[in-house]
Amino acid sequence: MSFRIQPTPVARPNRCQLFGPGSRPAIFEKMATSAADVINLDLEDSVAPDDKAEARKNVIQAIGDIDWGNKHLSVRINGLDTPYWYKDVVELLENASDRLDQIMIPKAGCASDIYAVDALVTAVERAKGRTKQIGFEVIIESAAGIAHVEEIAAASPRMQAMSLGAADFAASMGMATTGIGGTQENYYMHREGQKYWSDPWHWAQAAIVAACRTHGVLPVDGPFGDFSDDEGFRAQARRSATLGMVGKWAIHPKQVALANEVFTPSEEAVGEAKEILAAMEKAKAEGAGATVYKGRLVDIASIKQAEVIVKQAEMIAGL
Ligand SMILES: CC(C)(COP(=O)(O)OP(=O)(O)OC[C@H]1O[C@@H](n2cnc3c(N)ncnc32)[C@H](O)[C@@H]1OP(=O)(O)O)[C@@H](O)C(=O)NCCC(=O)NCCSC(=O)C[C@H](O)C(=O)O
Ligand SMILES: [Mg+2]
Repeated sequence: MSFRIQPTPVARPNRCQLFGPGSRPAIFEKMATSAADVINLDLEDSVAPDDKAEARKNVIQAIGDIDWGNKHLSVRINGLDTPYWYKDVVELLENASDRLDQIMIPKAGCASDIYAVDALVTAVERAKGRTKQIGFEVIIESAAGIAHVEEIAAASPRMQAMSLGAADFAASMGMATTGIGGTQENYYMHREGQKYWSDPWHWAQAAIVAACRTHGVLPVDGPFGDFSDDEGFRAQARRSATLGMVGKWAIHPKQVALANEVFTPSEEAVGEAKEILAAMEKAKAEGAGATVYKGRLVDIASIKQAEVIVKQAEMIAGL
């Protein structure tokens, strides 16, 4: 048990992050009017090398021109292993309006990656007199990223969120799959003639949640590639939510409602959480630290569990 209080992440909804290529400006308005909490305009892997410069221009213009409502507006820059990333940062921060909230750093491999982007962002912010500090979100999507996940979560006061990027992660780890998230055919246990599928993303997600919760960063589940498989998306998202993640990416607009559905606590869950809080209030008034609710133990830790659900519901209700 540490005497340090676990830091609280930024209090904003992050149930769904909708992605769109920066080279496809025709969909920007649709992204802005979607029900996603976070918009990720992409300069990285959904943009072909020849389109990088044009995509930057599109994104910079759209940040200022489009009404993004109360969405958290983020731009994914290119990785630090490319020749593009420094121009992404410099051109964005020199030219984009103050509506830009965040930069997403892909393929983060160590704390120094975040330090390097922080140094550049800080210099441009100062040079241009930008008073709104840009936040950072990172993607853990390599063997190095997951090996250094905790130092990455702690790398900068700008850090707000961290996602698992299943596609690049699988490639970097040498995983024998082309699937992006979800059940993998060959990842199963076998017993008495039956297959029982297991979750190959689980350990990485758990490591991300632990690093994020230790350092006050929002843990987010990344893409689910098969956007025709709603039930597969729901199952993956429900596992992520149960593990402590706050939201999930949408790589197609039809996934937005699915993510919002899973990461918005149900009325039933909120009602039960409130009943547990009430039961514990009564127990405390009677001098007890534990009581029985619906035939099961609830104690002081149950108050904290119930508060997670109630606070999440209150934040969403306040939108
Ligand atoms: C996947 C897509 C290429 C599909 O686009 P499209 O063929 O146009 O789809 P539909 O015809 O089904 O579109 C239906 C309508 O929705 C609009 N649309 C499409 N995409 C979006 C969007 N992202 N946001 C908002 N609106 C969108 C279409 O214009 C249609 O509208 P209408 O005609 O009015 O009905 C496309 O969805 C897409 O490009 N998705 C995002 C891809 C992306 O950004 N990828 C990067 C993130 S994933 C990743 O990088 C992996 C990760 O790093 C890792 O390693 O794991
Ligand atoms: Mg990736």
